[in-house]
Amino acid sequence: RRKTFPFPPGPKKLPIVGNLFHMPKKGFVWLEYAEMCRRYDSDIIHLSALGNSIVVLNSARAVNDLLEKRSSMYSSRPSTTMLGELMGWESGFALRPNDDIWKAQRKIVTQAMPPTDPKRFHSKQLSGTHDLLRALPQSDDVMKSLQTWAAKFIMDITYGIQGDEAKLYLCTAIETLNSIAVAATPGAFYVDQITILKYIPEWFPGASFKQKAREWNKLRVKLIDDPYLVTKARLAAGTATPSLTSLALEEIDHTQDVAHQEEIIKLASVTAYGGGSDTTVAYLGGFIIAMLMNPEVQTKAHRELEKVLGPGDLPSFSDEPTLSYITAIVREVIRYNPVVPLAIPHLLTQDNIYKGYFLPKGSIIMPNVWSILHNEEDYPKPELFNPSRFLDAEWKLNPNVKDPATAAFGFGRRACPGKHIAIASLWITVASILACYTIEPELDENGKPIKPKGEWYSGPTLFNHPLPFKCRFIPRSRDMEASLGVSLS
Ligand code: HEM
Repeated sequence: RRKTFPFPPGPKKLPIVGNLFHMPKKGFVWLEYAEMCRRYDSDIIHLSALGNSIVVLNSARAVNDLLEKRSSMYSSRPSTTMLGELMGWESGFALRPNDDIWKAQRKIVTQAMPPTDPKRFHSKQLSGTHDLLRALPQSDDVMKSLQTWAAKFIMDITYGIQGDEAKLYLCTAIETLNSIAVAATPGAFYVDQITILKYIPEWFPGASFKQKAREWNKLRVKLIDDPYLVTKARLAAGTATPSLTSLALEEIDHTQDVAHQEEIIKLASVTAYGGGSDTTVAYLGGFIIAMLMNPEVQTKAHRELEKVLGPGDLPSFSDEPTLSYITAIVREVIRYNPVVPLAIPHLLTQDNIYKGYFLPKGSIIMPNVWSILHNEEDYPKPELFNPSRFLDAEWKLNPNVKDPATAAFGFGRRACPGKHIAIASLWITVASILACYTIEPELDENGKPIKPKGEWYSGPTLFNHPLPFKCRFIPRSRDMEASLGVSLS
């Protein structure tokens, strides 16, 4: 088949190393892939690196044709040595190949968070958001505060562990999430390219990655076990608040192997915990930066909120249909700087032909979410942050403009199972921050506003996130203080 059908276009391959030296190594890699696709005038390109076949899909059409319509063969995951094998994350379902354990873990999450019951976690989302509102004015480093808050808030949704008690697990959780971010960075560890290195002993010069992997694996195991055991004990005592883990434990079939089912629940819970934390943080950071850079958007949002809410009222989920501009801001934040811009790579499990091109079994498939969400046809002037693009002349959501969530949360059988809960969390948080505060730039020593830079991490990463920044949250009314029960100034 390879003789009859060529590979998709791409840079010329060198003997043995293939395109190793053409692979984007730094900067925003999704932009480099988009540029490569422009250069070869194709929405599908092929590269190879040390024998690995890599296919980049740069349009909604190609992604839909392959990852959605041919999902059965495009939905596995490539193996990763450092993160998956040595640190142990391949046992969790985000990095697992398509097997029965992946299916069982995924089912646990989709049953606990079904899109058909969006209200299930509303009260937790609301109280988590109010905690954040209280914390923001004290924040010196917005991204750090968001990360601490999310680690706590998602602990409640995943395990039902709340308030100060969640602090017991925060250190492990944050260290674990940071270790994932480091290990998932392309090129961070040679062992991902030269897998044979995984066999060298820890004491061997240059093998410090093995020690790191061992320590990070320990953290993973601690994060899997500790909160899980608390939830299990609470459920037995009848004191558990509903959470992903408690709901799954209630569904255990006692006529089957209980230990096996518990293992699946533990892995599903910790994977959901990992999947939901830093992604939400990066989008909220992106939202705050967007408000600093586009004050006119913030003013419009304040006007809409004033029309709908009474003085001192905080938004609730029931306000969503009347707060179209807030929904439009959330959509634009999701579109403008997608936080997982190449999704999580998929693996093709059979040889396949597409548009006359040969795509070999074992190819790593990278959907370029950023390109899809910055495509001029769907989103004219995509480089502008413009929430109004989602509204019609009557200020209602325009159904003809594609909701960016259709791409930002991935595709086919691997699409994010936390999508609905994540969008709801973003919506209530964005609405509440804007209802409560005006977000303003930090002041310099002379009391003058410092022009916000709005910088995003530009090192090699598959996870797009803002760099640390400072800003001020100015309370909009004293009535809010009464609603939240604290002094915000
Ligand atoms: C704004 C927040 C979030 C974003 C942007 C996001 C985005 C994504 C993306 C792009 C993928 C890869 C899909 C693919 O491979 O095609 C994914 C997978 C996943 N997400 Fe999310 N996610 C978010 C929140 C959450 C939440 C709250 C959970 C908790 C349940 C979650 C759990 C997962 C899991 C477990 C996977 C792996 C699914 C699989 O491989 O079968 N995510 N997410």
